[in-house]
Amino acid sequence: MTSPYLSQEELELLVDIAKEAGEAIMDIYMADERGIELKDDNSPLTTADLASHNVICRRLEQTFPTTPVMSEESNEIPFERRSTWSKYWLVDPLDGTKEFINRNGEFTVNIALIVDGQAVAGVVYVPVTGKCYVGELTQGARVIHQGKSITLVGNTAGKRAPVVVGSRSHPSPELAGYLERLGEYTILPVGSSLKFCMLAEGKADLYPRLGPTSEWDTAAAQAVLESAGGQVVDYVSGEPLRYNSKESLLNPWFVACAPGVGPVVE
Ligand SMILES: Nc1ncnc2c1ncn2[C@@H]1O[C@H](COP(=O)(O)O)[C@@H](OP(=O)(O)O)[C@H]1O
Ligand SMILES: [Mg+2]
Repeated sequence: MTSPYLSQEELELLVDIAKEAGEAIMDIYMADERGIELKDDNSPLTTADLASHNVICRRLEQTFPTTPVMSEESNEIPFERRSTWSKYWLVDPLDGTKEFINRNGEFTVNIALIVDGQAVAGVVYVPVTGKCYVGELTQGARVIHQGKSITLVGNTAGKRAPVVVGSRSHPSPELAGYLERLGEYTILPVGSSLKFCMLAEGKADLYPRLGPTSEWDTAAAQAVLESAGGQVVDYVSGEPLRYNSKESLLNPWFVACAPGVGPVVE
């Protein structure tokens, strides 16, 4: 058997860190709802992003002092430095900022472990629902909700016309051509990395992202989806999405697919 990238205890710890970060976000989310005014340069969004970032970085650095952390909120780390990392944490402390502003609940806390450019473990936490998705490539994926842990294996309800998830707030004109090639389908707009988790959960089949994202937007959720048996591939080459291999932190266009569903690529 392949040796695990993280032990069960370490995965539990990651869940705990993501939940603490989610609580920090929710304190600000709820305070804003109660009408507490914050100045423009200290908007609830910026405050929530930073509060989550601070919790995650502090706790990861305490627990894994030799593993570097890169977060969306970190100062830029030159490629010549990070390209020497064989292992690091890649964090999006609050993914779905537009959904946070629009108060629709579709935002997430994302922590991924990258080893040799591959997302091998990840936690995606949804602060508003309390759902926590966890995946590690050698141990599978699960969702923890209200004290229950359910293994994620994709859709078990039988064949259906593909259910496609797409960005709620960043539409792509190229998506129309892709959808045409599918024939029959249903499309659901969803914010943030939740889209990958819905593929792992069997609630959707395909997530074509024919538009920009950054590496921290996808890493944790890719680990969850691939641990459940799904895949995330480059739209052009069909190769699995990888990390930290180039100066730019932007991902190529990609297609994420649920377990048992083939990608429809160019
Ligand atoms: N033009 C652009 N360039 C880079 N990333 C973009 C982008 N437009 C959207 N994104 C990324 O898409 C993420 C949101 O995904 P979605 O559209 O699926 O909800 C954003 O994450 P943040 O909300 O963390 O900024 C952002 O990083
Ligand atoms: Mg993001």
